[in-house]
Amino acid sequence: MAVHNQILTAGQMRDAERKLIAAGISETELMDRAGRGVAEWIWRMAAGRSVTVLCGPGNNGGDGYVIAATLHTRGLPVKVIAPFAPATPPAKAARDTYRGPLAEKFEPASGATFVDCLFGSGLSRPIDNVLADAAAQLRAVHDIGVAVDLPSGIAADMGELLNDVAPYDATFALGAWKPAHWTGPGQDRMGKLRLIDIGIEPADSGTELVGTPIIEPPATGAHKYSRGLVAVVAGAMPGAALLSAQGAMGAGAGYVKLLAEHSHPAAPADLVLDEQSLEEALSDERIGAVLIGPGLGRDRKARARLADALDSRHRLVIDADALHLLGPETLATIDPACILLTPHDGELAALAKAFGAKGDTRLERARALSQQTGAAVLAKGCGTVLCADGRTGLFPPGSSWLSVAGSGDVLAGICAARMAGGASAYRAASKAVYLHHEAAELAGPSFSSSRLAAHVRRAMKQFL
Ligand SMILES: NC(=O)C1=CN([C@@H]2O[C@H](COP(=O)(O)OP(=O)(O)OC[C@H]3O[C@@H](n4cnc5c(N)ncnc54)[C@H](O)[C@@H]3O)[C@@H](O)[C@H]2O)[C@@H](O)CC1
Ligand SMILES: Nc1ncnc2c1ncn2[C@@H]1O[C@H](COP(=O)(O)OP(=O)(O)O)[C@@H](O)[C@H]1O
Ligand SMILES: [K+]
Repeated sequence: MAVHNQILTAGQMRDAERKLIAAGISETELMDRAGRGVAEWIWRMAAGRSVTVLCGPGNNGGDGYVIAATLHTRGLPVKVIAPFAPATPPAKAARDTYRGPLAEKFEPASGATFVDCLFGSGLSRPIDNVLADAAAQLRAVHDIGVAVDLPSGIAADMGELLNDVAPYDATFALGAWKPAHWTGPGQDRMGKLRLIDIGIEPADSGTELVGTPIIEPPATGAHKYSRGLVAVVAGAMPGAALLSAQGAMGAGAGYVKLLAEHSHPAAPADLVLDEQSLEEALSDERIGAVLIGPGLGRDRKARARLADALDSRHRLVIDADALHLLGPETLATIDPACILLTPHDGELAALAKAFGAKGDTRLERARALSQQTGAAVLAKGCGTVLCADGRTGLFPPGSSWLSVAGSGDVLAGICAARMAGGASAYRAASKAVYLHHEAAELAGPSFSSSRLAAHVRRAMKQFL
């Protein structure tokens, strides 16, 4: 059985492979499983038309020889281009099994399907430009592009693009997902993703592809406070907080209060406005979670409101403007287990700077920030990353229509609703991301953020 939610770095993958080898499964057998598994898919995709396989020097190239040999034996027109000699024993053995045409230099080759087996998880530096250009040209002259394990030029562990990489139609992950499949700038080059089972055992790598959540309906004896009271702190631009409040109402909160100095003309009747001083409003012990940041502003008043929220000792979702006001001193006396930070990349960069969290990619920065602060970090964007308590969660992609102003405000409100119900920040944020994605599917295409918020309620149905 393939382990569908396990995400392994290249190093963890090598360890997992060593375990199988120690248990008596040869490297050649593993390569065979990988190559044959992919060949099965390519056989269907090629539908009798020609296939060109580009093989590199390592085991990714070895997989390519197995794919080529399997398809050639079945009678498909196959050509291998191998600008390197195979350098590993299983790759050498695999090449010996291939009896079809093989070119040892790049040469023009057109055909229906191009299979990229140049480099996989062993890529350690940018590919030489001449080689990368030749691979891109091959990709361009074939109708279908298939990448084995990873498109060559994408780093497995963080998803950085080490070269310009053309988009593929499909990528076949071998044995287990790598982080690059689900986050990082290379993610949109993968096309459809499939996992090929080669017998890798389940193990806790600390990083998972977060699975579809289950949301419990309110218990029989539930009341509005047990379901969760969300307090949304409004600021300079109350419209943003209103979007968050609507997101929270749709995501199952029993009670949502807008803590604002005055009403907003667009506020729905069922949203309770609390006009007391913020300190007083936050002294309500029944509050399950406080959301602060959307539309807060960044001036002195905003800082004072953030200080009140931090002093309140409630569970906190901190988003948008409030993220720019945080620093090590502001969080010094707070229990970080109560906090979920929800930055987009710009906010993440500012936070990373403020807290000295190092990293070049969203994944590295989010992990470092969670480690430095002790808080849960939901680093959102295409390829959202969730980090808390040393764990990392990645997600299936959401609709690109989510790239609309206010969409993050809605997400923050959903997070607060799930946290107010008592879930850990990690679980609450996991559910929130799924709800946000599902609401986008239901509202799309080209929705406004208020339409998105209005669809959160219907999105719940998918997970009950
Ligand atoms: N680990 C496993 O459990 C399995 C791995 N398999 C395959 O093995 C691949 C990993 O194999 P390898 O570790 O041999 O790595 P690769 O085949 O990805 O290539 C690494 C080789 O290329 C060299 N290299 C790295 N970057 C280069 C660059 N920019 N320019 C030129 N040379 C470069 C390395 O020194 C090494 O010799 C996986 O992606 C997968 O396709 C499969 O055969 C199945 C089992
Ligand atoms: N291209 C994309 N694909 C998928 N999700 C996206 C994309 N762009 C943005 N999103 C999602 O939309 C939301 C945008 O949040 P944010 O940038 O904070 O917006 P705002 O500040 O306007 O509310 C995030 O949840 C993010 O993950
Ligand atoms: K590859």
